[in-house]
Amino acid sequence: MEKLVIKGGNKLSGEVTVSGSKNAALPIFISTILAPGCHTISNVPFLRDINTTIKVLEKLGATVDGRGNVVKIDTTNLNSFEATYDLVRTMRASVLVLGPLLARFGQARVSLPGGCAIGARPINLHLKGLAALGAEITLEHGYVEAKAKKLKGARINFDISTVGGTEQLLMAAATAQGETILENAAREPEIVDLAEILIKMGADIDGAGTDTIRIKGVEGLVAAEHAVMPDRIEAGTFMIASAITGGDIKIKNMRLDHLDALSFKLQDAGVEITNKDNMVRVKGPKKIRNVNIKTRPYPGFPTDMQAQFMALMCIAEGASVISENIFENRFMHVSELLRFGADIICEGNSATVKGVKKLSGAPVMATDLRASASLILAALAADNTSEISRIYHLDRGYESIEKKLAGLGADIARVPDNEGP
Ligand SMILES: CC(=O)N[C@H]1[C@@H](OP(=O)(O)OP(=O)(O)OC[C@H]2O[C@@H](n3ccc(=O)[nH]c3=O)[C@H](O)[C@@H]2O)O[C@H](CO)[C@@H](O)[C@@H]1O
Ligand SMILES: C=C(OP(=O)(O)O)C(=O)O
Repeated sequence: MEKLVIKGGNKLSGEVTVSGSKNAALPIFISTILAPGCHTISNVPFLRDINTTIKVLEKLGATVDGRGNVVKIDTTNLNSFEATYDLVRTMRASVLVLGPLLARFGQARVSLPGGCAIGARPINLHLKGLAALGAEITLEHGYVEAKAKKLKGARINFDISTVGGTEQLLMAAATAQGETILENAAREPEIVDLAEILIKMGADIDGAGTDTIRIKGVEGLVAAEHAVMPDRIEAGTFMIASAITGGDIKIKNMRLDHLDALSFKLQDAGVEITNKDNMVRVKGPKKIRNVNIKTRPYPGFPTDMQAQFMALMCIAEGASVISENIFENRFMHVSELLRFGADIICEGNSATVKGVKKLSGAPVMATDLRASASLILAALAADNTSEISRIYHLDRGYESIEKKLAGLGADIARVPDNEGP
């Protein structure tokens, strides 16, 4: 077990490079099941979730060869259509193998992911969509068993905007017979990235990035090469790291247009943001202004940035209201932020954050991926030293975050945690 030890107070400066996107890379890796052959994926981040996805693919019979940030996935000889509980429970996104396995083998057996720290996160809309494409679906002993001789195109109207559900159906429909129309589809950039690799494989997809996606099923797909888009949540986390420390940093390999909702709110808070020479400069103000946010599906404010933005509001002038509208239990960071001396009151899906003059370093515990990031941010701004335990959550989604922050001048170290569980 390891923990992070952070001595707060340093203003960040210098340059940092954003890694490839976790949430784009996971479905992209899984999409290779659809097309037998050797795929080359570049700009891949080194993350625990990527290793889990590789294990899922290897268990299906794929050969995976990773060097640097380039991973070659050969799906020619897949010989299994099952994803087991031990892997799916550690990473919910592995449930996305369902659609591609059904499309390739006519059957799939995949463990139900179960809930997680931030909410129940059912997959009912994935299953409803696959059933609409003609799959026969049963639930047996915690597993989804799905069968379909040949999936058939259909019109699917999602009850709510679901990123995973849209990705699942996009992949399942790529080789289905006839046309599929996904309505009220999620519009996240990661869906566009997935559609791009599917199109390179030979899929006929139109409208990814809008709420209506048309997929004309094709006979078969071929192996492709693709570079994963930059991680917008990692980039957003660095933007707030600069803002919260009153820093002045330049961020490389980021798409500012993927982060409009966050950028506008940061500018409202007094942060200066400029995009020049393929770098985004983020300069924190002397004093942060209070700003309200409501999380929404893209292009709204991302739920995956809510915890980090709350950390920033902890030292704002005045009170802000933060509403979480995507997940029902995504305020676990609140009780830990209180340990830094923050003033936060939660009621239902809203948290009222009254800015305090100074946060004070404390021992805290990470409870999920983005909660971990919010604690790092609070610790960077706090007086004295903080210790953050259970950082294994962090390693699921941030590549070498302590090294990148140290490169920007933060006093941060990863050390063994002998008191951990
Ligand atoms: C690996 C990955 O890309 N994860 C992201 C993805 O998660 P994920 O794809 O799991 O999130 P969804 O967009 O599906 O979830 C949005 C909401 O829909 C609900 N829902 C979803 C599917 C379903 O069948 N039924 C249902 O009720 C969920 O419980 C949640 O309340 O999008 C989330 C929302 O932007 C992000 O926070 C996650 O980082
Ligand atoms: C919630 C997240 O990821 P996942 O869907 O993999 O749990 C996240 O990236 O913040």
